[in-house]
Amino acid sequence: MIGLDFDGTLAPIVPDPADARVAPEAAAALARLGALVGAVVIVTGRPAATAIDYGQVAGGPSLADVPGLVVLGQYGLERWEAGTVTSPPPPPGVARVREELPGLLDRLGLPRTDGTRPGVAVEDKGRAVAVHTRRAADPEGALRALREPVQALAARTGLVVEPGRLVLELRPAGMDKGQALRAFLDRRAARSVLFAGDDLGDLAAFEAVRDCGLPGVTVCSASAEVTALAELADVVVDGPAGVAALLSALAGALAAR
Ligand SMILES: O=P(O)(O)OC[C@H]1O[C@H](O[C@H]2O[C@H](CO)[C@@H](O)[C@H](O)[C@H]2O)[C@H](O)[C@@H](O)[C@@H]1O
Repeated sequence: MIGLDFDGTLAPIVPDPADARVAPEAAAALARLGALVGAVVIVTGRPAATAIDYGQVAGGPSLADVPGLVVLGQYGLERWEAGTVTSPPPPPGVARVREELPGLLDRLGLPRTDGTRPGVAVEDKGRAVAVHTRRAADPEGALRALREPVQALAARTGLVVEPGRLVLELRPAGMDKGQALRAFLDRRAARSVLFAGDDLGDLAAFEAVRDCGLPGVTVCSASAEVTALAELADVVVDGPAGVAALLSALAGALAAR
């Protein structure tokens, strides 16, 4: 079974989250692998349908063309399979975050980007809300300023904070990429597993690979922004281009057996 994160692993990191797209080489390799392995699953913080939308490739296979693909979105709360999304209702805390976040950003003196001027950006994912600082004038400083107030907002609204690459997400507790991957492996009676990721949220999936009792490989899509995964991974490759090359080599090797 092959498991993959989306942003920073299949899709290169870009300033605006709405501009992220799967690398065409990765989609093409996955389309081959889908026919050669037991299952391909994407486990992502994105809504499952967003990963599919951003996985469209002009003139080549898109993610939706990967045979048997399953997408576990919103850290495992949502599932996309064969064009259908299943998803629980949003927790009530998300509506309160939506209401309170603009005031919090104003009090902290953090302007929002309008696409041209620098600022923070709010990404509303329906079942979670993310505050991005990549486009702020001082991305690290804005992230530091946000940490405590966002933690307090999460506590007030019954949510948890998921830290990532220049982003803090407020999302429901009770699910993470490790639990999502473990459940998927069990349901599919997987015989081996490879999981590739780039960010802190992928550490739980790395742990799942290590604890599941199957032959497993963890792959870090390396970046200068997050170094914790590289220290723990079995294989380290150079970002999404390295992941695509690895998937392509794997597809070639499996096809030649
Ligand atoms: O689990 P993932 O698939 O890795 O998703 C994690 C979050 O990724 C996205 O944000 C990251 O990618 C953006 C686009 O490259 C980048 O601008 C941002 O700085 C990164 O943090 C996404 O926007 C979030 O919703 C995901 O949860």
